[in-house]
Amino acid sequence: MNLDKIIVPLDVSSKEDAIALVEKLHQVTFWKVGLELFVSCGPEILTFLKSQEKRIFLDLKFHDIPNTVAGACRSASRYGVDLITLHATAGKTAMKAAQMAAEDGAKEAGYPVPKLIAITLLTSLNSRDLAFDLKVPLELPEYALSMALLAQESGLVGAVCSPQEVAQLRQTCGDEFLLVCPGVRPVWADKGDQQRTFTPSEALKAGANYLVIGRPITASNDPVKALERIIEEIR
Ligand SMILES: O=c1ccn([C@@H]2O[C@H](COP(=O)(O)O)[C@@H](O)[C@H]2O)c(=O)[nH]1
Repeated sequence: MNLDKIIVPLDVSSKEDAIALVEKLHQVTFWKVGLELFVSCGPEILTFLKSQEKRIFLDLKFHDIPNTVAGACRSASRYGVDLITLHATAGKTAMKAAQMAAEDGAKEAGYPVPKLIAITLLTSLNSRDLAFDLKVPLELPEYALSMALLAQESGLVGAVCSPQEVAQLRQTCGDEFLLVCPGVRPVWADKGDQQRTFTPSEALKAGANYLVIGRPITASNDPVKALERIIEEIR
């Protein structure tokens, strides 16, 4: 039950390393394929994960003009993936076009329509980055919420947010809105480049549907033990 809520990113640079990780953590049912692996080995990794009956989160964070984002979502939907990310800052027209294109792509390939979820604000950014580097004149929680609402108004079913904002997004966007949270760190794990973190149990209590937990598991000397420790802590 708790394992179903954990998505593990395959942040490795080769298909061989990815397969080795999937085999080592055979109990994990939901895997995330991001930029590093997809740029390195392309859709072959998706075919492998499908052959293992794993669920797939294709996290390529599309961000471009509407026609291009829609084309990318149409193509991605032909692989039978479960979740796809795009940036909310691509805008309403792009998100609406992406949703329609994903429906077309999945239909053409005979797969269920993947869930399109919008990046609100990367979990590696903090309030200072938002105000001083990105020059956004809103408080960080208000900005994250406004991006989630924009995604919802555009017809997307969910968003990616930091666990620190999840309670507010859950309250405003409702129970049906899918909230996927990276930036999750057990107390014993390094934060690395993640700035807005909660522990796994805090994130779930706040209302996250799924937790994306990578390096605390995959960079550990014993990934199986690290995963078991996290599941035990959530319990
Ligand atoms: O805002 C975001 C969006 C996506 N990610 C991705 O999640 C994982 C997190 O990995 P960790 O090793 O647990 O930090 C990674 O693949 C990111 O690309 C994110 O961190 N923040």
